[in-house]
Amino acid sequence: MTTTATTPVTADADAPARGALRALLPALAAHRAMTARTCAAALLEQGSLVALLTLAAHTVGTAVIEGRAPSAGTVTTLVALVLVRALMTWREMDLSHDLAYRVLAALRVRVFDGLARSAPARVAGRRSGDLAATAMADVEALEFFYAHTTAQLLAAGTVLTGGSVVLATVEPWLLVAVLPVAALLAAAPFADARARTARGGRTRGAVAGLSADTVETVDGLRELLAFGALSGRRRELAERGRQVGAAQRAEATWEAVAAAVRDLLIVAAVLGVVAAAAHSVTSGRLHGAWAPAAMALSLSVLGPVAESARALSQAVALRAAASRVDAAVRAPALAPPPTAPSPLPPGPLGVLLHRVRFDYGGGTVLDGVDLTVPPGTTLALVGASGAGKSTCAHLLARFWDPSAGAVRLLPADGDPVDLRDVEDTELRRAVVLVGQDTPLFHGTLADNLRLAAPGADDRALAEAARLCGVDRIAPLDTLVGERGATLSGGQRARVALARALLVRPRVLVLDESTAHLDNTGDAELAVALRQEARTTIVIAHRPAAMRRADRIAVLEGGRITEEGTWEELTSRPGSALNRILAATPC
Ligand SMILES: Nc1ncnc2c1ncn2[C@@H]1O[C@H](COP(=O)(O)OP(=O)(O)OP(=O)(O)O)[C@@H](O)[C@H]1O
Repeated sequence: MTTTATTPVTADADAPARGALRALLPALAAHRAMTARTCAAALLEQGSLVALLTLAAHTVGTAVIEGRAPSAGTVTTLVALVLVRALMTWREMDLSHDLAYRVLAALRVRVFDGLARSAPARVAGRRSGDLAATAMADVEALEFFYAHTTAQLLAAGTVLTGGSVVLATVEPWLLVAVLPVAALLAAAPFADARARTARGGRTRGAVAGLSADTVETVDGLRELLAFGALSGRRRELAERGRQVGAAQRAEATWEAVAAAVRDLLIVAAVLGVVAAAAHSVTSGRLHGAWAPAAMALSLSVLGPVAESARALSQAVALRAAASRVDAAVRAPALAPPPTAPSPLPPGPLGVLLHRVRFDYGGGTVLDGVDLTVPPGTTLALVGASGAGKSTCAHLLARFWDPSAGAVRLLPADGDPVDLRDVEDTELRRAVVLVGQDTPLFHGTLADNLRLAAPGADDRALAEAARLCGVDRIAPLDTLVGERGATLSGGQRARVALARALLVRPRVLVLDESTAHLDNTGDAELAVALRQEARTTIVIAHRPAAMRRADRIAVLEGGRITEEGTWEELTSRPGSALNRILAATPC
């Protein structure tokens, strides 16, 4: 019983979804109280300025026209408004950034969860730097959206509405001068939204490309140096940097044009307001002493609208980043969790592949694989390069699900259990895959061994290390460097195997795990593996490893074409195994 967990809803960076920014809003739901406080602070910040400017203008108006000095109450109110404005400017910035950083922290975890759900199948086709750009740069770019748009837009809308009601009551002509400009300011960011989104998309794409190239260059520095290819790579990186610069410059140029247009609209509003006020005073509808206050109110409600228009125009350019983040967050699980998990029975487990078909979206790789590995036995899976052996291993670890057929665990007693029905944690304890190039993590040897079994005690750790010869590499508290860079390939293989043994899996899948070891090391590890009864599937090119297995299965043309013991298959002239052995370099 399986289910598809989520559905992808967004497009890639080249075609950001129209609703990409809206899709960011639900992230605020987890911080409702803080969002409300931020909105309230933004409203008080903007409202206090409008009130301050209006009251100050009124004070000046009555002083000049009527010769009345401001009362103590007016002066106190003005001082109070100045203090409120200053306090709320600080509070709004503090709260909005706090809110944004909390949302971004949660978003980074959700992006990571999305990558984990897709890994390694979907991420296999993407570049690490591109993924890093989504997880870091794209998420970081959204800080602007969360810190500078949502609360400010709501506050600006409220201030404009409140101001409009007052203006409509005092002098409707002032409202006529203000509202069209406010509408144009609000609409301006969307006037060229498509082009703005595309420009933002080009910047995000260029940044992701630069990130991908940089990560790949750092990873491959040794090879680039060895082949004298550093200067070529340097040129490519410089070109990438130039592309990022050009994309950012195009955005900045158009942003400057938008700023000039906003300024023009504000100037038009000032002229309109002055004309409307003059008309109202001369026609006797507005007392001259009130005219400065009415003009100040008209223009000050436009301030937050203009500021929000600037923020919105920048936010529209973030659609591409929002799309990339949203796509990562909503990535559907390629191996969805079971809706009704079946517990695995205790005791040894074998493996059963039943008519398994699989492709990576291109040609068929596995075309009806039938294979049974009884509990407690060792099977060597053999085949030419590209035959699909690793694909079988990945299906056994449930990195992918087969497109047809089933992969099942086979208890000694009882019904086989489909991998799709096993809860992930239980599956990870039962089946462990060790690959050829298992990367280690920055930390000590012991940290790396404990990765799969954090609760393992020191005795178990020492035993696994001893069995696989890890204790002969260095003391277990030795740092191994990033990806285990301070160890040799063979030493890394020993750590990877010891790590797997520490889990005490019931099914162990070894995908050319000892390829980096010499023959002695390979034989040594084979002895270590025999210490416990378990089902083992070995993908191997070495005849010695094939020979040690109870049975050998040959994978050819997407199917198992031959199965038997070493003696049976090698004694058969023209057998597939003999052909493979003949083609294997000594
Ligand atoms: N992530 C992937 N995306 C697309 N195609 C893939 C992917 N991984 C493997 N393939 C293709 O699937 C086929 C089987 O690959 P697989 O790695 O399973 O072969 P293999 O038998 O393990 O080979 P080798 O002995 O060289 O490791 C190959 O043609 C390979 O190019």
